[in-house]
Amino acid sequence: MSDGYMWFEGVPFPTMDFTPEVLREAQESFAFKDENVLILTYPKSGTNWLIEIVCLIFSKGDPKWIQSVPIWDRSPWVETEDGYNALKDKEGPFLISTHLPIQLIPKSLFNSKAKVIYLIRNPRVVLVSGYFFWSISTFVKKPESLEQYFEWFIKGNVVYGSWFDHIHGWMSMKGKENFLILSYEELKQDTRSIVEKICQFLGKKLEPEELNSMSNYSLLRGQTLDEKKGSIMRKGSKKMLCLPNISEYALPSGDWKNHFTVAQAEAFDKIFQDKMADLPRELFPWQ
Ligand SMILES: Nc1ncnc2c1ncn2[C@@H]1O[C@H](COP(=O)(O)OS(=O)(=O)O)[C@@H](OP(=O)(O)O)[C@H]1O
Repeated sequence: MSDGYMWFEGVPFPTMDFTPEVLREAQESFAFKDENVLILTYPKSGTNWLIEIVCLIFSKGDPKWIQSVPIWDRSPWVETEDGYNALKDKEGPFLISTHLPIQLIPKSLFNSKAKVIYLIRNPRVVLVSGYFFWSISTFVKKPESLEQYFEWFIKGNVVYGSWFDHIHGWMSMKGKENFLILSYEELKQDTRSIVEKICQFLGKKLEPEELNSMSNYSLLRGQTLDEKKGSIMRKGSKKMLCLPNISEYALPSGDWKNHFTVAQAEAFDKIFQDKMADLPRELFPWQ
């Protein structure tokens, strides 16, 4: 913990709400059920957006659930102490969130038909988003500059480890019928079609106009983020908490260009090509 992370099996985690005991117990003992839906992302890839969409699909577009129950209770995190305790004895179909790399996910996932939605995002934007988010957090090692965070990110010395390893690990599930891969960029570009795709995957029917308002981490205000310096929504702030149409939440995907130097952009391109050369290009619609 002394370096600002809680390490487990070589992967850095936040220091709050994460313990090796819970991570180990979840990995060994948590029982995924066929009726569960797992929302899976690397941090800062649009998790909250996806959770709200899936919750709205489950509630047939009725916003009451998302407006009255905190997001972490609607879709608890299997790897956190609070989330794991909320999930372990829960019955019935329910949502679960995780950022875990494949080697740390509860092993029962691989013997269940639980549906998994893996949302990926341009790692350059993930990097910038993570830099701003962790800079205002009180529970993770704070980067001193984007330059420093860039180095950490490339080496995988950031919470949940390497983006490149996360993608490689989970892409081994590609092609399984209970594994849906989506990108933030597609979701932003054509929200309606992607929401329909999610409905189809989940076997749910929802009229697009049933989608109404959303909520997010506004309840955490003042506890874990220094909100004088920023919020989970870097750009949209409060406006994003209650917009009537999901697609209006989307952020400019080229934002990373405002933060990378030319040299960083070139270096990242090269690293991306080297590390991801074995995966089909069409998986990465931002490239
Ligand atoms: N509703 C909605 N629509 C579009 N985009 C959204 C939405 N909610 C969150 N976001 C953007 O997602 C980024 C945060 O990612 P996560 O939700 O994965 O964060 S976390 O890892 O769970 O903390 C963060 O991206 P950046 O703005 O680029 O930092 C959020 O703005």
